[in-house]
Amino acid sequence: MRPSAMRSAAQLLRRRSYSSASGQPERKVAILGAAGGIGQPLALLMKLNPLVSSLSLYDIAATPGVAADVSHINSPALVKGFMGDDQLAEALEGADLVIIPAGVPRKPGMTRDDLFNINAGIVKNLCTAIAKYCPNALINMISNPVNSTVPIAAEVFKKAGTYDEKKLFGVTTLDVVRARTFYAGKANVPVTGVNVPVVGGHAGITILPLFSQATPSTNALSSEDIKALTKRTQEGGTEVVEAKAGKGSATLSMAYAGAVFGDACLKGLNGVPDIVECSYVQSTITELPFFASKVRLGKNGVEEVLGLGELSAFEKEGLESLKGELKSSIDKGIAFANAS
Ligand SMILES: NC(=O)C1=CN([C@@H]2O[C@H](COP(=O)(O)OP(=O)(O)OC[C@H]3O[C@@H](n4cnc5c(N)ncnc54)[C@H](O)[C@@H]3O)[C@@H](O)[C@H]2O)C=CC1
Ligand SMILES: O=C([O-])CC(=O)C(=O)O
Repeated sequence: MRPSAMRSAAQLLRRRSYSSASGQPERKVAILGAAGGIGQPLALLMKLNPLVSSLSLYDIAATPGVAADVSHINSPALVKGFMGDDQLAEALEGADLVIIPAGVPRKPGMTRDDLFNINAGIVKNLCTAIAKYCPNALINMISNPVNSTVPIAAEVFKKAGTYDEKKLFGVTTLDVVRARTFYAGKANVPVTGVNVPVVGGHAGITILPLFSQATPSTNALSSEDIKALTKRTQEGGTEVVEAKAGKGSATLSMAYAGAVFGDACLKGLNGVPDIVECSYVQSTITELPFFASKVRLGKNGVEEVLGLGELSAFEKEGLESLKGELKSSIDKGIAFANAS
């Protein structure tokens, strides 16, 4: 191609990838599991996000209705529904961000790991398609057990030769959302200004909120209060599962958390500086290959995995006691992905 022709092709590509209305880069977001309890309100929230220009709603059932409904909202994102295996390729092609809440939720008495047998296969198949149709997309994994589904995704991408550890995220934002809410309530401070890092993983004791680093700091909480807040954050999912009494797990708060994290990923992609969120990612900050911690997001996904900072004695103890369970969940995911 002549240099002038190459220049105009490059200009055309640049023009194509920028929305004329907002000056923001055009971004396609795909939600897999979009007709579910999380998927529907998440679709609504992503439709409201001005950074989204194209919203692709995929599920094995019911997406035409969800897509028709959400598409009537007068915000810029163009909504399309896709249903079934035959339409998965089109749902994914060109996606910048794929959010995955596909799979079964818990019922009372179950652990997240009890979902492994069904959800591991679902995640594996979806990630196989992602590797083929949008290998450069950022992945936000919501499907449980997150401690295992993220390692499964990594193995699938490695096998396909598309793995980029900067682009794979386990969504642990709901733990942060809960920790903020519970802390604000107990410390009696306005919740809007509260932040609490949550590290480790996303199940029971692997969820480790760092209340010693909570902002604004307070002297109002006793060590008993901190223990109770930690337990409530770790058991937040179970609290909802029990309250829903067989009708699923957290959906609305999860959709909110998923939308917050998805928005942060899009801002990072668009070059907005200093976007920091907690997420479960490939990590070297402990001896475990995957670990949730604060992560700086950027144009390629993870820009920097931030360290744990100073921990209280109680948090140090929590960190040591979560490692065994987290390691076995990671190993289980890796073994599953490589066995089948
Ligand atoms: N990471 C987190 O903090 C949280 C994770 N979750 C997890 O999110 C997942 C979804 O939960 P809900 O939306 O409440 O469940 P749900 O059952 O209401 O919805 C799941 C959706 O996935 C769809 N689905 C099943 N197989 C699929 C496939 N192969 N491809 C595409 N879609 C498929 C179903 O048709 C359904 O519409 C569960 O695994 C749950 O444990 C839930 C809350 C918080
Ligand atoms: O508890 C569950 O099964 C769903 C979940 O991950 C949460 O709400 O944190």
